[in-house]
Amino acid sequence: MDEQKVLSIKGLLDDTPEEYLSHKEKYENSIRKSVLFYKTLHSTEDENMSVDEKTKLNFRNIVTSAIFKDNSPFMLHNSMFIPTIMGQGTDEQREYWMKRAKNMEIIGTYAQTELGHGTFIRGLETQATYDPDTEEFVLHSPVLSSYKWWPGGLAHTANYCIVMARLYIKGKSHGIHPFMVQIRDEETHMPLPGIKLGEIGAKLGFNTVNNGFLGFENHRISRDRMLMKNAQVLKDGTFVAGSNSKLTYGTMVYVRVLIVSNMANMLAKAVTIALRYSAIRRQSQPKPDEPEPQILDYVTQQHKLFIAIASSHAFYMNAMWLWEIYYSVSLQLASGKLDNLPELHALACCLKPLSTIDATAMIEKCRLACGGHGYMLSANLAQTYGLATAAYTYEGENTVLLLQAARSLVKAWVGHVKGRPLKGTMAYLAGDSTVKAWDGSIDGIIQSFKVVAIRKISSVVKILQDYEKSGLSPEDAWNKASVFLTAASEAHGRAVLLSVYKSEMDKRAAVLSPPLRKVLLQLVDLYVTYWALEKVGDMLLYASITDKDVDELQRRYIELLAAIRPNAVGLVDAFDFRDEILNSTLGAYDGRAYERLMEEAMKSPLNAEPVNQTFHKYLKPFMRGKL
Ligand SMILES: CC/C=C\C/C=C\C/C=C\C/C=C\C/C=C\C/C=C\C=C\C(=O)SCCNC(=O)CCNC(=O)[C@H](O)C(C)(C)COP(=O)(O)OP(=O)(O)OC[C@H]1O[C@@H](n2cnc3c(N)ncnc32)[C@H](O)[C@@H]1OP(=O)(O)O
Ligand SMILES: Cc1cc2nc3c(=O)[nH]c(=O)nc-3n(C[C@H](O)[C@H](O)[C@H](O)COP(=O)(O)OP(=O)(O)OC[C@H]3O[C@@H](n4cnc5c(N)ncnc54)[C@H](O)[C@@H]3O)c2cc1C
Repeated sequence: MDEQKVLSIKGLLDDTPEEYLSHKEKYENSIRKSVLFYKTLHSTEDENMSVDEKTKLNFRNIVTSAIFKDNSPFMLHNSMFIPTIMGQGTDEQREYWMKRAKNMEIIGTYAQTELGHGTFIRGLETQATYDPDTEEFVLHSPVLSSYKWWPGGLAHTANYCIVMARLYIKGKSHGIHPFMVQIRDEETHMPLPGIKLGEIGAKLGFNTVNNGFLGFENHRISRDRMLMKNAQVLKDGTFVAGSNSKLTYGTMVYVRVLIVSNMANMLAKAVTIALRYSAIRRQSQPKPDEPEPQILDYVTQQHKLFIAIASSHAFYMNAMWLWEIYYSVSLQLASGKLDNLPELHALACCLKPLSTIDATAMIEKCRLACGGHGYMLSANLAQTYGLATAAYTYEGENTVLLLQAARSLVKAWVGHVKGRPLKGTMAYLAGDSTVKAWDGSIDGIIQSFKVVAIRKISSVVKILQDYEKSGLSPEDAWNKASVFLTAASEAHGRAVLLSVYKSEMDKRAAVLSPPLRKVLLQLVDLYVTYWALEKVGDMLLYASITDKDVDELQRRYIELLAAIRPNAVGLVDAFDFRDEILNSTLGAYDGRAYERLMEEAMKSPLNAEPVNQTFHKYLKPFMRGKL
């Protein structure tokens, strides 16, 4: 399905800007468009799709999110409800539920987070108590904090959801498991008996995603509604544990992988808007006898924006690489081979945080680079920021995920010191961590980032060990050292991002035309040089860079900005976003930003009349002292 067909759907695009709709109208409008969109698309992901097809699906997801300037109330149906059926259902359950879900006969969401718990899954309080007499589970929300809170589409859209609940059998807890629960009548859409539903209210963004709350009052579901691929409850109430309790966390790993490519797309959108605007905007007169220059010719503007282009490329390359790993680990899991799951989890726990941290910061920088017009909602930079910054929190809050990655890094390092071999993306930790002399080449700088990671990991392990020697419990030692544990994870994530971007580009370089290869490798060079300068403190401490080397790096960085400048507009045009997708007065291909700003301004309801009724009602009596 290409953009053209999607965008030609009659009525999909708005005549009234969403900004001027009420909270309720925004939701109703997004449902109208989601239905139009899905009627046309009518396809969702399945496990047999190729990596390329999956990325195209993610592209479609972006198309939808772009069209809505926010996200769709169907978002969770595609990105978590269906993947959970695929990953947690038995063959029979998949057979039955995938048909209904893929045909959009039902709309689902993923209800895990509760009012009282989001990060700590093992603390979730929603109960699923097995009743062997009726072969049913009784779902119950014992206290307010156990209400499901946040799931997208839960409030008024979904009629089914995956509920992550604590399984009790004969009074014994067996941990958190997924349950397929119908929450609304398929004919009337009324909440079923024993089910309380509602919307959680207005948010910074995601205001068309219909995030909701869900409470159960002893609501019964049949035994076959527990998704039993990884663990089972037999009719008599016998619990059969899965091979690894973390397999129930599988959907979250999948979405974390998806988020890395989502950040590539979001950042590409924002920098397309900001860079195109910077090409048409002229301001100031540094040379008295010359016209005002394009603001894109200010090096400070290039510094703000070109890294965003390179970062979008870097995230995309890393996302495709990570997706391949996810895909092969998923196949291994299907055959019961679990030993690569910890590495996948650790990688996702590094790349999801770093891509969301960088993308959020760089999208905001794109807005800031556009002056006042960047502050307009019609520029679509604020909304893009709102979507991106949510990913810092959802699918595993970034700090928590970086600490998860630190668990794996500490374990790998301690094992290495004891002589255990390191493997995969952590193999470099066994490398030489002493840098004799600074090597300013791209590969040399990437190697320095690996040395920084080795040194940060080894030093935080030493801190942990010293705390434990001093008598602290492992948990207290961990908490005390946690700032530097997250720093060690970030250093590892940086090393992975840089080396994968470089190696993936090297693989592709051979098939690129020389001019294209030159430009794309300039972006790799810019990315590596930018981060070496951003992390110059680490380089000075661990990678024996000298002040002379830093001076050289700075000059190289400035030269790279100048080299990229002639191709900058072409590089964002190459992202190939149509105007309707950018949905931005500043980013349109024709560069008519001023005309579009005025056109959008005139759509404000306030401009429908020259004098607003409040003049006669309030202002005039006020100004006449008669109020
Ligand atoms: C029309 C529109 C169509 C489509 C959509 C449009 C647009 C979308 C576009 C793109 C999609 C991209 C994104 C959007 C999709 C969704 C986002 C929207 C909604 C968001 C949803 C959510 O947020 S769902 C809820 C997410 N919640 C979390 O992630 C909770 C985070 N917490 C945890 O994961 C866990 O609590 C914990 C890992 C922090 C701790 O777990 P715990 O059980 O307590 O474990 P520990 O005791 O700490 O032990 C840790 C050991 O367990 C191993 N482990 C942990 N997790 C995993 C795992 N997942 N896999 C494997 N192993 C795991 C860990 O390695 C430790 O092992 P040790 O050996 O060290 O012991
Ligand atoms: C836009 C949006 C959409 C969402 N959609 C869904 C959805 O569809 N389905 C769903 O189930 N959930 C959804 N969520 C919820 C999301 O998954 C949670 O918000 C997230 O897991 C964080 O949990 P929390 O909000 O309870 O924050 P908490 O876990 O309470 O964290 C709050 C703060 O405490 C810190 N903290 C917590 N634990 C630790 C720790 N162990 N060590 C150090 N610091 C810690 C965190 O770093 C964070 O800074 C959504 C959230 C957002 C923002």
